[in-house]
Amino acid sequence: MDSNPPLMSTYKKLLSSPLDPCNDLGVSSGEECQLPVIDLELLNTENAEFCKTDIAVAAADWGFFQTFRLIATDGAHRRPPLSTSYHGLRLIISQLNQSHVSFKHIARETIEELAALLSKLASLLAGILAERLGRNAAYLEEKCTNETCYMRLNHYPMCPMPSNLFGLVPHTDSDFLTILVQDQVGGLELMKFGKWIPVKPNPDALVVNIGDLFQAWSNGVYKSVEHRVVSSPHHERYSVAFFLCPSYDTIIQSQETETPIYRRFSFREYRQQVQEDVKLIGHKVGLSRFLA
Ligand SMILES: O=C(O)CCC(=O)C(=O)O
Ligand SMILES: [Fe+2]
Repeated sequence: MDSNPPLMSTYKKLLSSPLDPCNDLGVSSGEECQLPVIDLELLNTENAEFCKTDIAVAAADWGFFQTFRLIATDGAHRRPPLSTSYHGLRLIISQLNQSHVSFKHIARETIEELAALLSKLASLLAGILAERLGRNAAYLEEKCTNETCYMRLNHYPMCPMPSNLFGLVPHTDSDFLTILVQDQVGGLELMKFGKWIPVKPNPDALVVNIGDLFQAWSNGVYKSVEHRVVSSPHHERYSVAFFLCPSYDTIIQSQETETPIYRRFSFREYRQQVQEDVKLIGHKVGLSRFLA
């Protein structure tokens, strides 16, 4: 049994090779990066606590990580981290990677199975992140339900002049956390060290990112990081994103023992403010509108 927390090796490497800080022009650095990788199977071993720490560290430092071996373990002799069907996920991943297959051809049951799996994974991760803050994980579980979460199927057509057009403009997500299933085309980039870092597609992993609500609820410990999608001139791209959202009446506030960075707000207020900003000034302002 590997006694080292696996992320630490990946993570140390990332920390010990600081990226070029000169490039602050907002253009892609071109180097694809390997996000922190979390092996979820460790949650079933004596290294579970290391694994949970890795998740929290990645959420705090990167706001982004990949969950690994979620897919590969199903059907094997070991128990998969989530006791649910992985059929929908495997099917989606293989279908997203076949060219000329659009969402229209994916069966409704497959989409539903995928939503059920991503929903379980999102609750599991949110629970771990809440627990690491010393907060009540049941609060998130109770507020984020099948009625309030949603899944989006994204199709990015190929674009002959991608440098002038984004598949998806730079943004942060207005939720607790997002889980992304993507094909092998690539194009997702995140802002780190003041520049855009492409996220290398990994067929065995899902990408997880922290949203604005977790950043506020954690009083700035977990980071909601700006990301965008750059279109490819040669390939269309497909992805599926699951958003862990609470009901509109949910109150987002940091722990009473802390000096709050953000004022207390409801998810309804947050959504309304985002919509208003987009309408009036053309873009989302986000959490900086809610400073204490
Ligand atoms: O398609 C992607 O890679 C990212 C999607 C995304 O950021 C979103 O839907 O909010
Ligand atoms: Fe996003």
